[in-house]
Amino acid sequence: MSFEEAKKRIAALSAELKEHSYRYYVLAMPSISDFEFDKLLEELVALETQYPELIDPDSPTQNVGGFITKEFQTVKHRWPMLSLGNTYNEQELVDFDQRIKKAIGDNFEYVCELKFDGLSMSLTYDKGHLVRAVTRGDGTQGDEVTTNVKTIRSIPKRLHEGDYPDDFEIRGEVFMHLKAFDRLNEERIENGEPPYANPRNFASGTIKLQDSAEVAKRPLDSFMYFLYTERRLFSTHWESLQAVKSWGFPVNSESRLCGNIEEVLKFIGDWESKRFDLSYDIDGIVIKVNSYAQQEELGFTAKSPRWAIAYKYKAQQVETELQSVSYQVGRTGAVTPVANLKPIFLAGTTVKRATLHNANEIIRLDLHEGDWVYVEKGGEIIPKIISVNLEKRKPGAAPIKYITNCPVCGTALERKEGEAAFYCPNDEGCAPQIVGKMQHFTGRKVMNIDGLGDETIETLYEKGFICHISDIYDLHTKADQLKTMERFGEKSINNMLDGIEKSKQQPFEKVLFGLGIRYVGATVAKKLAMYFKTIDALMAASFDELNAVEEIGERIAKSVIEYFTDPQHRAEIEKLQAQGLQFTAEEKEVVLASDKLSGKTFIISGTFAKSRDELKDIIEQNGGKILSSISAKLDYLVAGDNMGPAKLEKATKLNIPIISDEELMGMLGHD
Ligand SMILES: NC(=O)c1ccc[n+]([C@@H]2O[C@H](COP(=O)([O-])OP(=O)(O)OC[C@H]3O[C@@H](n4cnc5c(N)ncnc54)[C@H](O)[C@@H]3O)[C@@H](O)[C@H]2O)c1
Ligand SMILES: [Zn+2]
Repeated sequence: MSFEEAKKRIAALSAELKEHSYRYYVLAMPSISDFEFDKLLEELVALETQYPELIDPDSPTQNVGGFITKEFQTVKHRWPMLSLGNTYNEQELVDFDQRIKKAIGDNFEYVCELKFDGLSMSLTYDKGHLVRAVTRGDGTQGDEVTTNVKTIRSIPKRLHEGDYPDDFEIRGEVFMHLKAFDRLNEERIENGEPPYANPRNFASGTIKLQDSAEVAKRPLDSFMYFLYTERRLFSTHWESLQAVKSWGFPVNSESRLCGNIEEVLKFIGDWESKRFDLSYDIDGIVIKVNSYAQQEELGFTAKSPRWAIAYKYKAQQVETELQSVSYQVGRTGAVTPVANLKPIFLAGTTVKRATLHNANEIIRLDLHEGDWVYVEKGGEIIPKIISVNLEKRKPGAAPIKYITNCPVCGTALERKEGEAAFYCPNDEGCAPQIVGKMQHFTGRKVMNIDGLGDETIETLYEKGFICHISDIYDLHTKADQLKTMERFGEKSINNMLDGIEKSKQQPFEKVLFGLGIRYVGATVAKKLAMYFKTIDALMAASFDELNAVEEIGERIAKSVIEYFTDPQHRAEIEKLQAQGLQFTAEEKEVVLASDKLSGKTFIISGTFAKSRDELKDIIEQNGGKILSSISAKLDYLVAGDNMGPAKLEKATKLNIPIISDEELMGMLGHD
């Protein structure tokens, strides 16, 4: 490549890498795999090595890739937070080992640690108290996210007595367990929000939220792996890990001390498959020279230490042919494109389909008919098309065009401003939406109707028996007709009708969840039912009234109003009420244990040794009342760990006594 060509390519690569870094670190929605990103970076390194005069101090090779944002206070790091050199192949590890030996001789050890796939966090402790948590940012300065980090259970807010220094900084990784990721992502899909591609992005998106209460609802975990003190306390990294563990920090127990590179390679080999048994994602192994004195001798490059390296596992990838794109319509009307692939074996399963998420994804991939595509599956994640092999594109192949009309009912699709998904607005006449809504309503987590499974609903819909939820409750009038149907025995019909009848006893919150109002998941439905008590009060609520309810934001408030504005929805609710479903929240009968708290009002906030529900019961059983928001009427705020700062501020302003759970028990004469 000529100098001029190299100059152009370097500029193009730099711009592309910066764009990807922005998507990765700031938006938490990357559009290429880490492997592809690292390949581009490697190409840039190679060009810059060939033409060192073209190295710009601003180049992605010279800087830690992250950003600081405007939403948080910017804090300068006392010790820069660097990146790690990385490699995907063992030969380069052997080369790394050779370089180290050349510099410091043969007498050294390595510490091998799992490379947790999350985001790094710097924590500052002052006399045993967590005083500051800062993201890596651009390496020199980061975002101060202390209140959000305080919601993470495994991170100690206050250390017990110990032999730690008054002032130190500790760094580690914040991440989300796969189970939590799956559950929360499912909730997002259910609520019509875009899912995150992997737990790393979810964790990173969570830490950057403005609302700590929302952060607290998304369980994050952490492992610590670096200690920084003004004066050196230990002579090796390994010792420091043992020490911080004894001070109460979460330290991963899989770390190993290795005597040589062969042991390191063995460790890496073992984890190549063992990593899939972990409850969280790792993307590789970090190898660190153990002795601090030797680390010092080796020093740093512009963006990473010379005494450490990350070995990254390649996500398993295969190439296959795109056979077609089909479109699924969900119960909310959201349309999801799906790629149908020539079946291929990948990471233990045969892959036939891959999600395309939305229309933007098809544009990003520039997908054409019959394209050969690279498919990747990391950990638990649904297979995803990473990119297209352009060399195999058939001449004259037409680009895949996103559909403009519903594939089922033909209605023109709509897209809401700021949303990536297209919707079929015909919710009263589009089969998958109608069936999907009824299936949602009768499902396990909602009305839990025995004897009325998803397939039965489909059949009953096709035969014209049911079209709305209320039709389900009219089925008993059609028992004779049902009995003439194939595959329906008398017993199964009776069983189903019994199940339907019983479901009328399900509480209001379940019915409300079952209606399928957008963004009203199980938790929100419960909140609304508890607060408004009756459907009439809820239907009459204004936007401001809804928005004022704890944890109900503008988006939910708007959606609720929109739902009840539709006369068809109101008519349906009237029918369901007449059929005897529950539209009033039950007042729980409480047998008072004492009246020691009678006339007193409480709010419980934060986390406690007991669950919040338990505390609530205790208060109510002793005559106290729980309020839903802080006002001058409140007598006590019972505060646990990780309470939202806004609440604390409000309570302090109003001079409301803040008590611990122990003090609450004290009021009852317990200790
Ligand atoms: N897909 C994309 O669009 C995109 C964009 C930008 C960056 N990336 C990826 O991010 C990487 C660069 O990010 P990076 O600088 O954070 O590097 P990195 O993630 O490869 O390695 C450094 C990080 O590893 C983490 N880590 C986990 N376990 C650790 C342990 N036991 N000890 C020490 N550190 C540990 C720390 O957070 C540390 O900051 C690239 O390699 C690329 O794969 C991808
Ligand atoms: Zn439709």
